Amino acid sequence: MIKVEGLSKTYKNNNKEIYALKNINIEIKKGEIFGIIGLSGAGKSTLIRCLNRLEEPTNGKIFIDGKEITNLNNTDLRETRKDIGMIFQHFNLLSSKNVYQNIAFPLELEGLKKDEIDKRINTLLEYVDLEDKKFAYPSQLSGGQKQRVAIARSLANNPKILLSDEGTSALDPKTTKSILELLNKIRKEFGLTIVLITHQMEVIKDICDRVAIIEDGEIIELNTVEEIFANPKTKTATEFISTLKINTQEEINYQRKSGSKILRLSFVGENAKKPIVSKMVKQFDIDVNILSGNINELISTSIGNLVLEISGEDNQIEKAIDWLRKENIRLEVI
Ligand SMILES: Nc1ncnc2c1ncn2[C@@H]1O[C@H](COP(=O)(O)OP(=O)(O)OP(=O)(O)O)[C@@H](O)[C@H]1O
Repeated sequence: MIKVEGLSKTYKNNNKEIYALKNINIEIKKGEIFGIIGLSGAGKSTLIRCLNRLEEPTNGKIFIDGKEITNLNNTDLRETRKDIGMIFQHFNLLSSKNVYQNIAFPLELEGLKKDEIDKRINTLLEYVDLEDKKFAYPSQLSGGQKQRVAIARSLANNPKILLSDEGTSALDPKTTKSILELLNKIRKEFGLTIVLITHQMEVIKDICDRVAIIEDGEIIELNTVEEIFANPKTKTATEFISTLKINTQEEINYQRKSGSKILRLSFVGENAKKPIVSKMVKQFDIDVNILSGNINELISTSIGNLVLEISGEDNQIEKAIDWLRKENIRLEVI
């Protein structure tokens, strides 16, 4: 649905060139929820804004549903943009217009008749659960309600793609969850492809199928969310994941018994259902102390993390570690 080839973006500031994006290559499938995560200044906004040419790429090509958009003239670009809805961190609603008028705006531009607009708006408001706010003004709505209006507006022209530029960053955790649930419903029911940028790993965990990690304008890691959580390759990915592992510090500071080893195990999908710990204790002459455990529910599967202290004779500990590896348990000796 979206193909980005060799995309670069350079800004000029006081005759100095700033490389915001360097040679980005991504392919995003139809119906996928694709996350882009990075720290402030990494290039996330520039990247997502290039996808609908709110920002003009310096180099490279972008294809939307097979059509190259990087060489379209303004008229064709306007037409293609109807396929791409967008939501923003600060909602971008017109404050002088009520909910109805905000959503009507793209429909009026399309030249729809009044009764068609009425019908479409009623359907959209029912979909985002805001029928009772039809004539409210943005200042009378909560952040979550404003984002629902913005989502309804972005869906007005039946787009194929929805871009979210930090769409949940201004919302509290509970409201964030409800907006993410709405986005997932939209993907499921309309088959929309969703690209979202965020600096919150929680958002990636809750809703994305795949994620790209961007740093200094480059993609440093790109994989399924499951794989990134189970086997992060870069320090940045590990740091983003660790923002979700509240117990990490206590584990490391734990006063370990002399001669014991502390292992962090991660179980993906089916492995999470096997009685690995009890089997290990039966087979090897070791003691096991559970220090912490958590389960991250991803959109496709769940990943369990378990931190164990194992003690006993050195050779028994080594054999137990070898056995875990043979059982395809991902493990790290901390
Ligand atoms: N219009 C501009 N003119 C000059 N430099 C810019 C412009 N927009 C962005 N940049 C620079 O490009 C780089 C990437 O910025 P971008 O806004 O894409 O990052 P980001 O990851 O979205 O950051 P944040 O999370 O803080 O919004 C930064 O170094 C930024 O200063």
